[in-house]
Amino acid sequence: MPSLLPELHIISNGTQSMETVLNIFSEIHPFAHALHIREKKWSALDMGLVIEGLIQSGVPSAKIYINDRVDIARAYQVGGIQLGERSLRPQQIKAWSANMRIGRSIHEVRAAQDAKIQGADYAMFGHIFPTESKHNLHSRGILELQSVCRSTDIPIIALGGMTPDRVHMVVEAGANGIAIMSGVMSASDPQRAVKAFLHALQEAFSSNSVT
Ligand SMILES: Cc1nc(C(=O)O)sc1CCOP(=O)(O)O
Repeated sequence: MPSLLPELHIISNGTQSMETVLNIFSEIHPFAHALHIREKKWSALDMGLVIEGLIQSGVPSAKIYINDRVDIARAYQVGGIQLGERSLRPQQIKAWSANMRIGRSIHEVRAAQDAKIQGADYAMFGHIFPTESKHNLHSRGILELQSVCRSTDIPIIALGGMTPDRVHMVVEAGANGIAIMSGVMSASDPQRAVKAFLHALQEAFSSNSVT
């Protein structure tokens, strides 16, 4: 069932230490809906230790999302898994994880429909605005985001180059939430940053639903 509530996802950036990711996620979890561990260089053991640390710090396992590593997501029964173009398909995972939320990363309109057909619970579309995290790659823009949102009824989470000032544009385009990497993980005060995004998201949703 499509989520009508705004969602705020935070994604680790692949360059920070386990301790830094653990500290930032432990600090910000009350203000975010999903905390993505997207660490292509970490071992399974590293990821497991960080998940255990997060749970010990009081982070609900439902808020922990793992990128690509279905084995780890399953071992820890975390809240969600984020799948890329080269990951297992959603329906292959659904069979043993009825309660795990399955997201699919997409980069074009047609992929949103495929994500739904494949059984994804939501799709993450990006990158919307230019960002250093995707240096020199063409950004999709608001119009393409709008087309993606109109093409499917699964929730669309917009990412890439997000700032609090830009949140209202993506909500008006039809996004059900936002995902942020550098704007929170590289901020001098991650908790302050995430609160600013949450505030912008709630404001944008309430003004969008009354217009
Ligand atoms: C991790 C990631 N994936 C993207 C995609 O388009 O699939 S864009 C992106 C980076 C997110 O950008 P920022 O650091 O500006 O929040």
